[in-house]
Amino acid sequence: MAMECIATLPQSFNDNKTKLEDPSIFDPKVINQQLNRIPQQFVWPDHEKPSTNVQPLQVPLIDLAGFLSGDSFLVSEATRLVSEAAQQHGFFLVTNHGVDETLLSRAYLFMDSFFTSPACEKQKAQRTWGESSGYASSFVGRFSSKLPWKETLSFKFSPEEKCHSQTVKDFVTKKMGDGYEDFGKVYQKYAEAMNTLSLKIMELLGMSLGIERRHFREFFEDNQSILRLNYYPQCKQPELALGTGPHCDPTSLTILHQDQVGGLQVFVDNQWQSIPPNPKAFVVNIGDTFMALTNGRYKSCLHRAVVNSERERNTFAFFLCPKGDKVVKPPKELVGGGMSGERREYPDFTWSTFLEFTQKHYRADMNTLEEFSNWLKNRRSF
Ligand SMILES: C=C1C[C@]23C[C@H]1CC[C@H]2[C@]1(C)CCC[C@@](C)(C(=O)O)[C@H]1[C@@H]3C(=O)O
Ligand SMILES: O=C(O)CCC(=O)C(=O)O
Ligand SMILES: [Fe+2]
Repeated sequence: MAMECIATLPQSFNDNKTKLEDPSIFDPKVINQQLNRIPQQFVWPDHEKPSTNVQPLQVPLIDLAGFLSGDSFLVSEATRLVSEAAQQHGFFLVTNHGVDETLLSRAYLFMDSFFTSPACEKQKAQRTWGESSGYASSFVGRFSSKLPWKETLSFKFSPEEKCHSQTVKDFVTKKMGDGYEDFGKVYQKYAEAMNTLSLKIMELLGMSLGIERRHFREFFEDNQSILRLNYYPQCKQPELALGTGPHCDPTSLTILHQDQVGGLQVFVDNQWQSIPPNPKAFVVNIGDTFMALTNGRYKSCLHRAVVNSERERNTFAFFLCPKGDKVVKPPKELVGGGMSGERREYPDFTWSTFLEFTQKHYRADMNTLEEFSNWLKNRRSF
């Protein structure tokens, strides 16, 4: 990849008075090299600052190959563990997942080469307002405070047979140009592997809920998902910052792979608890949209990412999302078996409307689905 420019902070930045209007001038790595303390925009309020002495959360490790083998004991064990975890905090690990290790290591290599490129190289894929794909550096220009200490590169993904194009590879080629062919191929393949894995997990979730195994698999066959690369640079004052702020994922299912650094935390039993790295496993969590699809039975939980002063951290998050125009509503079996009187917890909605809400109207946090439901009701009452 051509590397002909170096990003530096404008002199005026050092007096810390420069308004960070232009998203292209902010690069946390450059800031770390040139300033002794982090800019105020990255300092989180006291009640949201990282806590010390965070203990690990016990999440079940699901053997996916065992579940898919059809062995009755392994199937019942997998569905039991998933059901318990999903009703409590929505997080579980999957191993024996079938994702190629070489693909995973190439994905990390290309990620490192991208995020260590000069800012002007990364800005070829600059994310624009309201869009969910592209490169973003700390969301400068999108938010004015509580900025996350991270850079992200996000791709839209749809299974090829539906749109006859390789959405991830095509995006990279269009935005980054020559020299990025292999880069585009790796993330196209990674997204396809995540698509395959997520549909297997949807079968597991369907069985764990006691409904048709194929119900949610078919609902998500023609998904329009998001693959996001999270790059968390070292931070000189990690006790003041957050890599990703506290939130519930608005999406349906998140399949996350994290490197060996650690930093993912989940808010369970009224305290932050860590999910330690396990290179052989993917971290899977229920999102708001799937919580609505189960009428609230499975939980979308609050989580965040903390940073550190020693090492940068890399994670891949694949956000499974239904086709934008599909109506999100729970199957009748999950609304009290269709008996009258069982309350619907959330209104019908489409993912495209919910996504637009998070991109144009509301910064996703722990109340996104509730705020979205209210916004929908107000909008529909006019
Ligand atoms: C639909 C999405 C919005 C975010 C990316 C996906 C799922 C997670 C969301 C997010 C990570 C929640 C925390 C705030 C956010 C702004 C972020 O820190 O990146 C959210 C993403 C986004 O709006 O870009
Ligand atoms: O990177 C992590 O550890 C978590 C990121 C996350 O929660 C997200 O991108 O939604
Ligand atoms: Fe998340």
